[in-house]
Amino acid sequence: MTATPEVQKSIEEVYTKLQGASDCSSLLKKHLTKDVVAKNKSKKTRLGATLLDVIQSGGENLDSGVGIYAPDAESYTLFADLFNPVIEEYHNGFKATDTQPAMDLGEKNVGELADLDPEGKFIVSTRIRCGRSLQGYPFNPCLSETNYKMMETRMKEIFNSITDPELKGTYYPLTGMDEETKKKLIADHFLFKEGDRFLKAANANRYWPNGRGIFHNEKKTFLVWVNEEDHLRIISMQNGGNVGEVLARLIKGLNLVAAKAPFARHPRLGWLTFCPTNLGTTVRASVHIKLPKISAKDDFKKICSDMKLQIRGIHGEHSESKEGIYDISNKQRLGLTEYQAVRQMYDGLKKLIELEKAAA
Ligand SMILES: Nc1ncnc2c1ncn2[C@@H]1O[C@H](COP(=O)(O)OP(=O)(O)OP(=O)(O)O)[C@@H](O)[C@H]1O
Repeated sequence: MTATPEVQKSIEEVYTKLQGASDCSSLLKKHLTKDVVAKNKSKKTRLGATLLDVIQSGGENLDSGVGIYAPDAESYTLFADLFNPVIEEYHNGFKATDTQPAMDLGEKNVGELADLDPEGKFIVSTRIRCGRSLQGYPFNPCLSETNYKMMETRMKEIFNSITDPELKGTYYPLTGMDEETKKKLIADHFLFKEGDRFLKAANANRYWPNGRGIFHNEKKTFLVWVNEEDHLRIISMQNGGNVGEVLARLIKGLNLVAAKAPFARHPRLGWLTFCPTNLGTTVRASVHIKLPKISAKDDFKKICSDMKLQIRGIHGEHSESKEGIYDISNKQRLGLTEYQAVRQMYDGLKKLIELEKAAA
């Protein structure tokens, strides 16, 4: 199977557009070389995905940080000429010959994670999420409407079977959810945003809102997103800085779901996700934090990036910080264990709080 001449022409057009875009600094632009285009433009996965499916979001959104997505699991192998260097650069030097370590969520270590901010002076809230793909289904651009609905039905059955008093809750499909409820869930940081242009350009928003929804317990401290960017996003969050409590709840919830739904894992890349930035552990552990003194300094971004921390705005990726509150998380998700990913955030934040306390 080979890509049509039209698709190959579109791939070349994306390449030319990126090379001519002086304002673009995405990893796609850097690693989509003439040679990579020539070697890969005619390839097609067994499900029919091409290099165009991989690069079209970054081609349309020149402000992308990364710019590529995997339309199916095979893409990570078939288009390795592009994925491997992007993965290596994003995940702290994870090489094509490296392998994701076995899963270690840190069950035995949660006790080491004392509250980062017991006096409640800095941290507004803590959240740890991981992504999962259900075995047997491709990713967004290759999913049919029936696939989305079947996955949602399967997940509803699993949610209904949860009896743990802390975790049990209700699934709310996006279809039929009233605008007011939706807006409030998004504003309160519980639900994913709609109409993300990066995902739209990657063909990830088809048949919306069918098959999409959110499960949460009564306190909204354990949540599962269904069919947004990934098949599943499993989330634990609460106010304050008690990372240990948040992690313990995530582990409990993840184990419950995993016992009923087999997830797709790659022998080298770990848990599989739609975006290569989430491969491996898929863990993003974040706090919403106020650091008025050090965040005003010129070297704040550098201090964070030296500690492998990522800074986002208050409403998530591609949003701005408001009222001096930042979303700070681990950046690397591949090439370390789940516990180490959480620890990367934890140790870095401990240091940032010390610096804030010491700042004049
Ligand atoms: N520590 C936190 N406390 C409260 N809300 C949070 C925290 N971290 C992230 N959020 C909220 O979670 C929502 C999703 O954020 P965002 O999309 O950036 O991250 P994500 O779910 O990790 O996925 P992705 O990295 O794929 O974008 C946003 O509303 C964001 O404000």
